[in-house]
Amino acid sequence: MKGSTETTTSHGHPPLHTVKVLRRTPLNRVFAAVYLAAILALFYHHALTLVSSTSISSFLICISFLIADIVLAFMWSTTQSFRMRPVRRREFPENLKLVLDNPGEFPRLDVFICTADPYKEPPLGVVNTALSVMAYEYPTEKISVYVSDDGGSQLTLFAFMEAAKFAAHWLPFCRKKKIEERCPEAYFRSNYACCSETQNIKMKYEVMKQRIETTMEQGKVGYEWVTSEEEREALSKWTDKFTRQDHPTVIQVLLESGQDQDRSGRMMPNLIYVSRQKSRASPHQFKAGALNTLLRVSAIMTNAPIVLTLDCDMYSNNPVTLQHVLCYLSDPDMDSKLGYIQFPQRFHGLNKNDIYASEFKPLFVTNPAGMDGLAGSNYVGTGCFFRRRVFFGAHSSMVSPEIPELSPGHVVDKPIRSQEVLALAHHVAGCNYENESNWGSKVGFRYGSLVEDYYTGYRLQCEGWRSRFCQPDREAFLGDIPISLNDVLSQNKRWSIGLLEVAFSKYSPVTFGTMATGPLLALSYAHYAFWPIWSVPITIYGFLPQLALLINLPIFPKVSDPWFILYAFLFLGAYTQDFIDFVLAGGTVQRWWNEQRMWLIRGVTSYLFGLVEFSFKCLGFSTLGFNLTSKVVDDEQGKRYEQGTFEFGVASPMFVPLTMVAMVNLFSFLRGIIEISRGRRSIEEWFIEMFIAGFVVVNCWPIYEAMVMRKDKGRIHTKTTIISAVLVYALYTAASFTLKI
Ligand SMILES: O=c1ccn([C@@H]2O[C@H](COP(=O)(O)OP(=O)(O)O[C@H]3O[C@H](CO)[C@@H](O)[C@H](O)[C@H]3O)[C@@H](O)[C@H]2O)c(=O)[nH]1
Ligand SMILES: [Mn+2]
Repeated sequence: MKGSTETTTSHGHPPLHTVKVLRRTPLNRVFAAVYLAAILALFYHHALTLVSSTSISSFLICISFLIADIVLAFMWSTTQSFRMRPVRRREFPENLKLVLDNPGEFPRLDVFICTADPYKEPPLGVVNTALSVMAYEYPTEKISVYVSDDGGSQLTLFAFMEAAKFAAHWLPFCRKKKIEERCPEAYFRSNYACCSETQNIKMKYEVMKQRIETTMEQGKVGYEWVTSEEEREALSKWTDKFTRQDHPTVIQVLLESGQDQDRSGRMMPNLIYVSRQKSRASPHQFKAGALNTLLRVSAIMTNAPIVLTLDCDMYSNNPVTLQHVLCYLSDPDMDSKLGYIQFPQRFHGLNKNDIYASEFKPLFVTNPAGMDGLAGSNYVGTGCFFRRRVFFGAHSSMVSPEIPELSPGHVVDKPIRSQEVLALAHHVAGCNYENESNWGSKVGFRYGSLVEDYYTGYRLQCEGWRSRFCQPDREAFLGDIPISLNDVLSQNKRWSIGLLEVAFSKYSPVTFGTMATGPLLALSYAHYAFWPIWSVPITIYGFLPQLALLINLPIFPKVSDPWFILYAFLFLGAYTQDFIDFVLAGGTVQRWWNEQRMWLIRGVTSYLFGLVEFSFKCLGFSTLGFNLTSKVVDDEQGKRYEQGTFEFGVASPMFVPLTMVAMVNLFSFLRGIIEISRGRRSIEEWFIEMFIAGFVVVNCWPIYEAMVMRKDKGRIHTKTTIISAVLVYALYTAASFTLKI
């Protein structure tokens, strides 16, 4: 139903959800046609200049800009897929009771939480993530939380032992007080109403926190807090031979629904700690491997039809999120190919103007809404509810797992602490279990890319599964963000490499995707797969016009030239549309400015390094791993972030091209100003070059500050500045020779 809201379902009851195509859709389409015409005109202009080029240098320059503009045009075409039919959905959980009469009918949920290193991902944070979902406003006995610990750490297990005890107080407290903020850390940080009960629970939280943190400081478990024989036995598995890369499976049932009760006498949810077996000899496939282990272990223990994947740096912010999901999954009219419901990745702790554009509004908000209007949003790794069935092949052709107990239809009829269940669970968590199986290729989360989330969602959509993008008014989940530029860019670099792995695989969205999902959705996936190639035009536009300015070689049309209008239109058109999209999605002007700045910065750092490292990997020079994003915050760093100051701090090689761009643009801009003011050059002739250089200089302001004005630890290392200066000089010399031929 285009342009209108669907109001009732065919069953005649009030709707569980509605969908509305955004009003700007027709305008988007018209603008796309106009912009396409402009792009074609630009290529015509390129062809003309290429044919009429008289020297090697002008030919080289033409070719460079042609390549840059081809990449830009390609990326532009991929973004159009997000603009053809963006939708906004709403759910009405209050109408759920019409289809689900009593709590007994509510489907069960298995939650998967991943963590991988207690020092980079403090266990207190992981525990908060788990507590926030255990406290869902939902029949507790229907919820099972599985924690995957790829760090294989006793410290994390200990933290969860404490959490299990605290949960017995926290869950009834949340229900009784009807609080919305069910992540304890977030709750106690907020402006909560103080009463003796709250004081009491806060004290209990503080005790837990202090024990977990002391254990972390000491680096080993303090046995004075270990109360039961069962706990002691579990911790004793950490022998001297136990290392992170080499250890047996540890599965510990911390809470069992049906056995353990909370303080008010209600059932507790299941809580299970899993550290899969690791051995240096078998690849563990990072997070995708961890999730597949949890898929199997949970199948043996509870086999819930709905699975939620959650990163340990993200907590539930809305206790009725699952009800929003059920508006789709319990709808009698549900599309049988509906596979997963994705919630946007939103973050807490962003500074006012979001200097690193960590919010990733286009990536996590606007684009998925566009894909949702086609066949469904991509999967972003966390905050996503799957139907378990989707992990076992296409809707029409199920791929059966090796043993019947793993099958999505299998009914578990034994308690989770029973010997048989535990033995089988250990077996399926073994590091050789997946050898010669379909896991990672046809079954479960897919292997082969560092962005297993993007890749898995894409492959599921290729199999015909659809998805929904769900944005309740109160954000469903909130995550942490990296707060130093190096962390931001390293994360981005990992994504870039992972995406290129898909782009250049046999499942490339351009070829395989177009056949499997149709051209529009394939374009969306291609947009991500080829994301890092933005570095090509950004780097070319970041250096070439400026070098031309320095060596006095005009390359763009003059202001009086009719082609000038085309350049102006292409630039202003793209920027204005981007701005409008950003603001309509609730962004502020400053945040948009920072978003476009970060796009430029990523262009010469993470995208570029990702592209280079990926090429090295293809040539067999290196192998690439999953470098975790650090979630630990240094106080001083935190303060600088709060104030909106860029954090360079470490001497990362990625800062070299960035500093070089800053220098080249500043020099050429100043040189241009001097020449023009002395009347040796005309602004009419040099306007585009001067505009580009000036635009970059304004964007680079924080870099100049960090290079020369700041004294704090977050400034740019002198080493980086010197290396960049030398390289800029070399580049200038090389350009003066080659471009003058
Ligand atoms: O060997 C590993 C490596 C990572 N993780 C977990 O994976 C999650 C994501 O890691 P993080 O360092 O936070 O990466 P981000 O770049 O912040 O994560 C984004 O990008 C990832 C893909 O690169 C997705 O998996 C995430 O869902 C998405 O939020 C964390 O919970 C980790 O504990 C593992 O369980 N095992
Ligand atoms: Mn993360």
